[in-house]
Amino acid sequence: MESNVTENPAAIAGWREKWPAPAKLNLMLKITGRRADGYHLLQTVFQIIDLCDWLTFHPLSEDKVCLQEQIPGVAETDELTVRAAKLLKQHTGYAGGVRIELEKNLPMGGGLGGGSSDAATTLVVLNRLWDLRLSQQQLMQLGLQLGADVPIFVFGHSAWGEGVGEELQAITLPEYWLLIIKPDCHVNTRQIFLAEGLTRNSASIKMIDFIAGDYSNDCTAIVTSMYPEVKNAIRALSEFGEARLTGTGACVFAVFVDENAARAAYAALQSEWVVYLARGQNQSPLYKKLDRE
Ligand SMILES: C[C@](O)(CO)[C@H](O)COP(=O)(O)OP(=O)(O)OC[C@H]1O[C@@H](n2ccc(N)nc2=O)[C@H](O)[C@@H]1O
Ligand SMILES: Nc1ncnc2c1ncn2[C@@H]1O[C@H](COP(=O)(O)OP(=O)(O)OP(=O)(O)O)[C@@H](O)[C@H]1O
Repeated sequence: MESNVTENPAAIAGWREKWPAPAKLNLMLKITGRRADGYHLLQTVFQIIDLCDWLTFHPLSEDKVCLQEQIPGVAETDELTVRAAKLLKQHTGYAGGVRIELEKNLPMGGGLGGGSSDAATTLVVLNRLWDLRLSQQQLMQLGLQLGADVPIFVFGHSAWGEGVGEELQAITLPEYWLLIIKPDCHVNTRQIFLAEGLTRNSASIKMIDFIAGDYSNDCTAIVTSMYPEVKNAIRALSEFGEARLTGTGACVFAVFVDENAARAAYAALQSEWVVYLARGQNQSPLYKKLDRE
């Protein structure tokens, strides 16, 4: 049964609205070690970008969490927004439910963190709509149980990341244009982190090293050797700028200071590749919208 949720007037406006779940790029990624549980210790620069999935939450008065429409190839029990909403209910004892409508624009297995961002938007928005009053820190800890990339989206600002990506320090980056190619393959993050040849002992760097141009991604060598499509995408994008891998891929990107140059490269590549033109965002579009509420 759908509820009219009259008990929380402050939340009414947020129901049935569209909430953004932005993507991220890893502008640099070093693997500096491995924890006893197998997870890898990283140093990374997360830049949030303005490509988004969109989520709408419909209140249910019964104890039920469901998706309006399933994502092809993802079982509802594995789907990250459903898992996030259930985790919130379990953690707080909230008795009601929600039906989640997800407009999926971000490619899966692309290293853009789309599923993680969907989960983060679910945690942040339901915390508000259900009036649960968990702190941002508590939501980040809950998010980490769903995936290493969830905390950055709850944090909601471009950041320097350490640990497994959950130790975050806000940074302000130039909001440049970004051209992203999605090669025709899904890279399995777990498979890359398990690969024998993966570099796991990079020396730690400082922010100043990144600013001076250390943009390397330790996953690039292994990903390009296992996925020729990624190697080809890097080659194609390199004609227009310095092509880099985000996360464990599959997406590769180049930074453009000049909008016209970015648009020209986009036009040249789009006949052969799935390409996205985006802009860096220091503050997450999710928090921009929340601030306007
Ligand atoms: C590569 C990045 O996207 C960089 O931002 C993230 O580190 C990956 O984050 P994610 O996709 O949310 O990853 P998770 O869903 O937490 O983990 C997927 C799998 O990758 C491995 N994994 C992930 C993150 C990490 N720091 N070390 C790992 O070894 C683990 O085997 C895990 O089973
Ligand atoms: N809402 C969701 N959107 C996308 N994928 C989801 C979702 N829920 C569960 N998944 C599962 O999570 C996997 C990873 O999806 P995601 O879009 O986060 O990949 P990614 O961009 O490579 O992430 P990352 O950068 O965090 O490695 C998918 O292959 C899919 O099986």
